[in-house]
Amino acid sequence: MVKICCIGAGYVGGPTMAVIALKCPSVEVAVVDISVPRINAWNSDQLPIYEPGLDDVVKECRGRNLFFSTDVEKHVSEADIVFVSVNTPTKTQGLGAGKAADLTYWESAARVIADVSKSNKIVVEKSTVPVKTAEAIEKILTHNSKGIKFQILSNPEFLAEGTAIKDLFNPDRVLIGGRETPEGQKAIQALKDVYAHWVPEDRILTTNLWSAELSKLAANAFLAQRISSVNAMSALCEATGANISQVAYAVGTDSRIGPKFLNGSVGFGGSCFQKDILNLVYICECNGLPEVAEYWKQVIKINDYQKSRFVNRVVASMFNTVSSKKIAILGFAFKKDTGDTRETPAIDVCKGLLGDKARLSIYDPQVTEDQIQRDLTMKKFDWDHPLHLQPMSPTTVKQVTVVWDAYEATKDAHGICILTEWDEFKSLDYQRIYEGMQKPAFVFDGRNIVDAEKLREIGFIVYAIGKPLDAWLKDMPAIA
Ligand SMILES: NC(=O)c1ccc[n+]([C@@H]2O[C@H](COP(=O)([O-])OP(=O)(O)OC[C@H]3O[C@@H](n4cnc5c(N)ncnc54)[C@H](O)[C@@H]3O)[C@@H](O)[C@H]2O)c1
Ligand SMILES: O=c1ccn([C@@H]2O[C@H](COP(=O)(O)OP(=O)(O)O[C@H]3O[C@H](CO)[C@@H](O)[C@H](O)[C@H]3O)[C@@H](O)[C@H]2O)c(=O)[nH]1
Repeated sequence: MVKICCIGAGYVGGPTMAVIALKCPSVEVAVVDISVPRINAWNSDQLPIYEPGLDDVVKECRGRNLFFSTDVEKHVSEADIVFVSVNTPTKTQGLGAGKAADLTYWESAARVIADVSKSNKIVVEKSTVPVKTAEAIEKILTHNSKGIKFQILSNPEFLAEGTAIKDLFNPDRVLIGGRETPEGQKAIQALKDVYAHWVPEDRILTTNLWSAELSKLAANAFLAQRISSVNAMSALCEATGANISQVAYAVGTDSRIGPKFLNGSVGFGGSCFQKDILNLVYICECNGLPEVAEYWKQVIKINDYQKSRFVNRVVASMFNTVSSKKIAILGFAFKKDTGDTRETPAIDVCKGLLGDKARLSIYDPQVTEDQIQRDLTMKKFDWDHPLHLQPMSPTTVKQVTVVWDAYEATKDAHGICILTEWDEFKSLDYQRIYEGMQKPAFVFDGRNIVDAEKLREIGFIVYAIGKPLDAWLKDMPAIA
């Protein structure tokens, strides 16, 4: 029986290994982590992450051929294939701070593999890493002087949160990069055999190591660039009376461009896009390509601009001050169908409004008060470290309350900011909400999910990203 071990039981390691276990009953899969609470949660009824469909997959395999454990050494030493799916945060200190990937966790995982291995192994990079990481890892592994042979493969993950199980069941492609030697090709084939249990052969792409590593960064850069492109257009739409949904539709019907991933928004969030582009920018700079670095940096600059533009719209619309005004925040997760708040645009928007002394009442169906308070007090990039190494939240932001109901959040509020596209926000009773609010009552739709015309009929003043402006907003001072 092939034995797989995955180091890192997070958003990627957990779901990916659960699906491998489901689809390959003949393979034994152990997912290991240094975080005791995380492993305890994987072994309980309350899984550590919310992902549609995940519960069913885990329930079917756990205890059969899927195991979660903190005994990293035992499972690594027994495995034929070791996936490494640990955090690769942005460095906060020293060389490359604010841009380069921090490979501390990766390196410590590699050292454990080197130390405890007693047989040959295939080591698979699942984490998103800088190009050429495989070379560094190879050096750590082959310096063990025990005569054990390691083959390194790059097998980046392309799943998106909220649709992880769907993406894993039916991936656009699985990418495997390896050495162009007979041993490298043999290792590629061994990993291909695992995926071939459910992924059609023509969707399993094989490349050299560096192409696989770079393709992951490139794919995220292209995706994020689409959002920044559409968001840049949304600002121009507001200035000209064009409608971003109509423009995106017209542009996306060109088959060379395609209709997906063109939704104007308050900005992209999530643990990957910003981190991976910063990483790409750093790699370009290190390779003497400042123009290329500058090009990709612009994707992040537009994203930051979009978030601050949104805050400015809110403040400018409400007579240039939100001091002591209650603002309801509907949605805090970085997208719907996840409880993940890493780099969510809600953090920047909330911080911007708090900077103008607003009082915030936040509701998200999947995010806890503790998480929101931690996010609003945590330093940039601290979120991307293993849970037990993250700072606790000793101070709470007093102007913030977190409630478990959208009606409660909006009661007596002056304005509502919709920051996550949760389906339930589309069908709220906005008439009831309007009646309970201060007047004039504002809705700022950062996700373009409400029917602005209907809300205007009720009496709301509505701002929606990239849509023709309400007469009220047109008269407000110019914003940047
Ligand atoms: N989240 C996503 O949607 C996504 C998608 C594709 C790729 N990625 C990449 O996958 C990697 C993991 O991302 P994630 O979202 O799963 O992170 P995560 O923080 O959810 O999980 C990482 C886990 O690794 C554990 N860990 C760290 N060092 C360890 C060690 N030495 N030994 C054992 N366990 C260790 C941590 O405790 C943590 O539970 C990152 O490189 C990320 O960029 C993420
Ligand atoms: O048209 C769009 C599409 C997305 N978003 C936002 O972009 C962010 C990222 O969304 P999405 O890409 O769906 O989620 P992630 O889980 O961050 O997945 C991305 O990042 C992962 C980690 O690397 C990759 O594996 C995935 O392929 C890639 O889509 C979210 O804030 C979305 O709200 C928009 O604003 N407009």
